[in-house]
Amino acid sequence: MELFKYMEKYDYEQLLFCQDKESGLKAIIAIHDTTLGPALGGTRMWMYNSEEEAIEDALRLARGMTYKNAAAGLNLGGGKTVIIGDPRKDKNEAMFRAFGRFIQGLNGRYITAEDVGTTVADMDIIYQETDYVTGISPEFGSSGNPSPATAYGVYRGMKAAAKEAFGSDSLEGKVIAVQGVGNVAYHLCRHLHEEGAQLIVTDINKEAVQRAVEEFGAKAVDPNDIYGVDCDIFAPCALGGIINDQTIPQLKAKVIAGSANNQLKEPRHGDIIHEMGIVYAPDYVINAGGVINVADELYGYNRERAMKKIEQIYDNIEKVFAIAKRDGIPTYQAADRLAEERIETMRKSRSQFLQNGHHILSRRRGR
Ligand SMILES: NC(=O)c1ccc[n+]([C@@H]2O[C@H](COP(=O)([O-])OP(=O)(O)OC[C@H]3O[C@@H](n4cnc5c(N)ncnc54)[C@H](O)[C@@H]3O)[C@@H](O)[C@H]2O)c1
Ligand SMILES: CC(C)C[C@H](N)C(=O)O
Repeated sequence: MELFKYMEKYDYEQLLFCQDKESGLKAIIAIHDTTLGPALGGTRMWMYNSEEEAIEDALRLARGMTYKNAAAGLNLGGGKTVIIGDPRKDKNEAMFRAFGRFIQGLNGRYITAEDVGTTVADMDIIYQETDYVTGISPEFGSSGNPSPATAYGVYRGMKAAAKEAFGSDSLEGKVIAVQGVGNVAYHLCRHLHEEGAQLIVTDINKEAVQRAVEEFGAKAVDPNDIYGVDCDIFAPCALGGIINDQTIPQLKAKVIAGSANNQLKEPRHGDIIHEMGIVYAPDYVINAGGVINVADELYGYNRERAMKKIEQIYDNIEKVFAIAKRDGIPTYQAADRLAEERIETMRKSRSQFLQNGHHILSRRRGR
């Protein structure tokens, strides 16, 4: 990969390689765009097959966070970290402390949080070295695990999508197929069950399926069968790339609304489902509850305020549908337009000089 060429193409600001021999830390921090504010995005720990694969993932995920944060209305830019390693075997305290010091060195240009392979306990260790970490334990006055917040946002966004497709946002009696019943989807299923939806679930983890069957009266199906079940709404909550040439012909749902990142294998799959009349709630708009929740820590965490903002994912999804209609484009493109329009507007308004340099992090520094 020609790095500078790629960075220029998508207008990345910065790419950093962090190495600590003693602890085995090999981290890549990508900062995509800080027009709206400091770059906030989680840290993913994963067993990458090559360094190139890790770099590509960091870059792709960082850009995704620029769009997610902008569409969510946050005053934050986009960034992400990947740590190369096996999260089940390679973690140690010194590694996350070393990583925390590298983040501190960026002086607030990048703020981290959880992502795949990292936990609240890891964030608590990073917090020993830097203030620029969120998703830390409630014991520190913070927001903790972001998954329940993400689930609530998906629930709200799903209601907006149901309104678009069925004329009512009630999910009572709706048949909802949920792919993956892990951290986010367990809480999502609880909201859906409480509203009277009928659930069909699948997971490669049998215990996770059993819990949903017992607690929510869900019907279980094999992982390969979830795409073709008779349902009103399909909620992808496991993997990326699951809307693709193989799965689209099987779909019976009128709505796709779930937490998974990067649901469309390629942009053209977003065009195909649009032409089929399926209402697609774009992934990074509907799954922004977690980042909205952790971002609230920057103001001194207030759960009520955070949940109010997460509720607005309903309105954000409606805005995406309105842009799609206004411009005659699929919803995945409309989401990009929502984010890009906000970034451009703010870029222009920021051109005025401001003497006191007022900054989202100034409250944090004073703590
Ligand atoms: N946790 C958050 O706050 C958050 C925020 C934004 C986006 N997301 C995205 O939402 C998705 C779920 O996140 P999570 O934190 O709940 O993760 P998780 O690992 O807790 O849950 C994912 C579940 O999917 C299952 N799964 C994996 N492969 C599968 C397959 N082929 N078929 C069926 N099930 C399969 C896993 O066994 C697991 O139970 C991910 O794509 C994640 O990137 C999560
Ligand atoms: C900041 C984190 C809570 C972000 C989360 N991992 C996401 O993909 O949205």
